[in-house]
Amino acid sequence: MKMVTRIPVALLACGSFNPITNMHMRLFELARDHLHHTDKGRYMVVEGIISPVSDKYSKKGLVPAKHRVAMAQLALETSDWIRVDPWESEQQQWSETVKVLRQHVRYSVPLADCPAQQQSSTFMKTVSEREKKYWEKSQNSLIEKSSSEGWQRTFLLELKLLCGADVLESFGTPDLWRKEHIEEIVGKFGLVCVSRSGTDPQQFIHESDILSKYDHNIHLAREWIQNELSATQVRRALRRGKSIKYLLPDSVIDYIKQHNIYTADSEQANSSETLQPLKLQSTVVNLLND
Ligand SMILES: Nc1ncnc2c1ncn2[C@@H]1O[C@H](COP(=O)(O)OP(=O)(O)OP(=O)(O)O)[C@@H](O)[C@H]1O
Ligand SMILES: NC(=O)c1ccc[n+]([C@@H]2O[C@H](COP(=O)(O)O)[C@@H](O)[C@H]2O)c1
Ligand SMILES: [Zn+2]
Repeated sequence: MKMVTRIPVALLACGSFNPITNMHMRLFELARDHLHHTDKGRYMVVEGIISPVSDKYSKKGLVPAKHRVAMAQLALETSDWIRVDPWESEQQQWSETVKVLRQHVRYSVPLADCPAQQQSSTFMKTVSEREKKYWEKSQNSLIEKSSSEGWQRTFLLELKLLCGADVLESFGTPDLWRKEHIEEIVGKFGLVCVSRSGTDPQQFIHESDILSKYDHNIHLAREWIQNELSATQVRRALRRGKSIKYLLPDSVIDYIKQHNIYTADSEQANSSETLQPLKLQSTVVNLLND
């Protein structure tokens, strides 16, 4: 049997998910297809993680995280590889994205060597904290090891940030992202970016010194079936009593109706607030000027 040479990858998408839409889930499918066809199938995507932002992000119209997480859980019931992780949403403060990535670094163990074409995540298991510490001490990338549990090899999972091109281009918005965080995201973790109309990620990367330096770590997945669905449009349609069927799963639509989540009032949430990353940055600038 052919031995595994593929690098296991987990994809993590940050965002408001206010609410989750079918396009959010499409992002993962597009990214996985893209990575599986990159560099002769070098990568094997084993897990997708949706990490809804905390309420403290203070974005206009953001409804409580418990609802955004619940809707994502309902939407992902039909996926066998994408899950929602509430860790970020449960923090008392807004978390910078690089810190969310650091938090989710994972280690996986294939239960057996698998055929190159196998894409299921079912043969992977996440190793314990204790095992992780042991492996961390002993190596950096690929580990060969036999064990009493019957598995043969342990891999460090590569964790990559998954986003739409609007988020990539937001790297250029003054005071929104710290330079060293961008460098860590693209340099250490890696980025998978899905095209969005009105954006030109290739040009954006070309014009950025940091992004060009790490362009080997940035994967651009092209969506040929253009879909400009956004959560903003869904909330707008709801406020106007328009149908949102087929834009999000029925289970999510039922949840929204049952809890009457999106109203004219909910859209006013945080309307007098500054987005938390901008607030943090202005605090730093004020401290420096004092
Ligand atoms: N139609 C789309 N095409 C490509 N990427 C998308 C699309 N919709 C959302 N994304 C990506 O999904 C992630 C989560 O985004 P977010 O929660 O902001 O959703 P959104 O639909 O853009 O919502 P909003 O309209 O409130 O900004 C981001 O990386 C964003 O770029
Ligand atoms: N400096 C940072 O780490 C930083 C800045 C702005 C947005 N973000 C993240 O990007 C995502 C953007 O989401 P929205 O497009 O819904 O605003 C959120 O998860 C947010 O936490 C991170
Ligand atoms: Zn958005």
